[in-house]
Amino acid sequence: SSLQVMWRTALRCVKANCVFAHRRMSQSPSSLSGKVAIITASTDGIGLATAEALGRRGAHVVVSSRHQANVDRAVNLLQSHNIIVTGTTCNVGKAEDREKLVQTAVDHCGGIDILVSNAAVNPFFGNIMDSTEEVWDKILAVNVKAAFLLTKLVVPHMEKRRGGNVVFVSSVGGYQPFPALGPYSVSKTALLGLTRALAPELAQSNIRVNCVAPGIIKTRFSAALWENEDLMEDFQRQLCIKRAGRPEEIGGVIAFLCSDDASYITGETITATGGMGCRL
Ligand SMILES: NC(=O)c1ccc[n+]([C@@H]2O[C@H](COP(=O)([O-])OP(=O)(O)OC[C@H]3O[C@@H](n4cnc5c(N)ncnc54)[C@H](O)[C@@H]3O)[C@@H](O)[C@H]2O)c1
Repeated sequence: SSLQVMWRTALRCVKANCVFAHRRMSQSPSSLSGKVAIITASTDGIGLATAEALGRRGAHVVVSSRHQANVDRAVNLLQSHNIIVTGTTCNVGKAEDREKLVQTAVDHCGGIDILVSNAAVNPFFGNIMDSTEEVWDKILAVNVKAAFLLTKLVVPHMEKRRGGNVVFVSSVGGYQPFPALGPYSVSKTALLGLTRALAPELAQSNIRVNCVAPGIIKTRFSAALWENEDLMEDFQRQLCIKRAGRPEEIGGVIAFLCSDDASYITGETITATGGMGCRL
């Protein structure tokens, strides 16, 4: 009878609402379930730790670096931690590689919600006045230009999803240049500016743009520093937390910035340095 049909429909609606409410309640604001995240240079160090942090919160992560063997290793490692992962090679300095990375995410994961621009080079140590045009071209191309050009590529895809998150990996050296790392430090200062320049424009598309500025984190990149005991002792004297940071201590900050817990934060840089500049 029509009464029975009405009764059954009403029951179905109540059940559907319950499932919907349950899903909403069981997903914490820091969950990234259903999100797709591209992380550059993510087969080692801070990039890999970021992929792990985003993946653990439910994101489908797209890992990349220049060498296929490293990509395969990272994919296997993340899969063994039950993370949904896709891998591809990408030299961020090459336009065709940047396009391939974005297309891989779109084709294999169905869209893009998060970009973490993490790749960086430092081909020069010494007095800034001794640095050459080649050094500047390389550093600015990889550390700054590629970060912007990748953002430009992903934004239309984020707009299709009605929003997204971009995070740049700068450095505390972006605020106060490290000795002997002038051009690198200046490239990291540029990322602070890029964050500020992009945030107002992309807010219109519900895309937040933030940045993280790590202190000394124990990775291959900074090995010259933390492997040198005298240098490290000197550095540690300036830290409140008397040790180098761990890659996952930056991954966690990036995951926070990409989550709804940070929904009112854009155009900002979070420093994570163990309290650098501390004087006891
Ligand atoms: N380790 C630190 O103490 C520290 C401190 C401040 C900032 N950072 C920043 O953190 C980020 C990650 O560095 P990390 O410490 O994890 O070291 P890392 O050596 O693991 O990461 C840097 C990665 O960038 C990759 N890379 C270089 N050029 C590339 C290119 N053209 N295309 C793709 N990948 C490229 C390198 O292969 C390397 O894997 C970098 O942006 C670095 O500047 C590191």
